Formats: sequence, structure tokens, C-alpha cells
Amino acid sequence: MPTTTKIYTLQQASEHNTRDDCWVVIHGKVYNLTNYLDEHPGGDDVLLTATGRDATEDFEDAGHSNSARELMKDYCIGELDPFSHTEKEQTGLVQKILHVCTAPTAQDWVVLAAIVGVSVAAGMLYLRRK
Ligand code: HEM
Repeated sequence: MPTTTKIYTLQQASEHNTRDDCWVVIHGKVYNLTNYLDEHPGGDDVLLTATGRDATEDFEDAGHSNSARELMKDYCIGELDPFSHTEKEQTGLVQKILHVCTAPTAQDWVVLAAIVGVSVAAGMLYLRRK
């Protein structure tokens, strides 16, 4: 049977920010850590301060082990709507694409020109060989 992944906006996830209802967003996934607060070896306070925003950086900074990453699966309740991120929270790549589309820099034009140039050269070489 196909499983449907529940999608939450960052706003929705951030509303669960108390000891009795604690959701955390890590690497685009939403975790309900309410029942894990007391068991978390890093303490409950760090989890409570990680609510209401993307906690990926804090999670990675703590240097979690592979077993911790395995354990995460037990608490995953869904995924974050990628379009609900604010610009600051978007990944570097998305930000870059947005930037190129909305306000290209001279460097972007050089890269674009290089791509077009190489494509034209490759096309001409191909046609000559035929
Ligand atoms: C689903 C989410 C999480 C799980 C399952 C989890 C699990 C664990 C586990 C098993 C450890 C013990 C060390 C290890 O095995 O790596 C640990 C330590 C720790 N965690 Fe988490 N954690 C989660 C989220 C977070 C978040 C969001 C933060 C920060 C905001 C955090 C901060 C820490 C810290 C500071 C330690 C202690 C590291 C140390 O003393 O060396 N954890 N966590």
C-alpha cells in the first residue's frame, strides 16, 4: 500500500514548541520529540530551544552518532513543505537559483556565457564530424 507523507509548513511545526508538545525540524523532516525529551542524552532544554525554527545546524553541531540518526526515524512524523521556508532558511542551492533568476551578477553572466560557448563549440564539432 502506498504511504502518504504528511507535509507541514514551518509555521505549523513551530506552533508545537512546549514540553508537552515539542516538534523539531531537522534536514527538512519534522520530528515529534515530546516523548523523547526526558530520554535525550543531550538534555531536554536543547530540544526545547530548537523548536520553532530549522534545528538542522544545532543538530549537526552536536555531532550526533549514526545510532542517534537511526533513532530519529522513530520520531519522524512528516516532512517540511520546502516552500514554507523563509529566504534565510532556504538551502544554499535554492538561494543561488533564486538569486540568479532575480538578480544575476556579472559572475552569473560569465558562467552562463561559458555554458553557451561550450555547448555551441560541442555542437559545431559534432556537425563537422558528420
Ligand atoms: C530526532 C532528534 C534527535 C535525536 C534522536 C537525538 C539523539 C541524541 C543521542 C542518541 C545523543 C547521544 C550521543 C549520540 O549518540 O550522538 C544525543 C546527544 C546530544 N544531542 Fe541530540 N538528538 C536529537 C536532536 C537534537 C537537537 C535538535 C539538538 C540541538 C538543538 C541536539 C543536541 C544534542 C547535544 C548537545 C547532545 C550531547 C552531545 C555530547 O554530549 O557530546 N539533539 N542526541
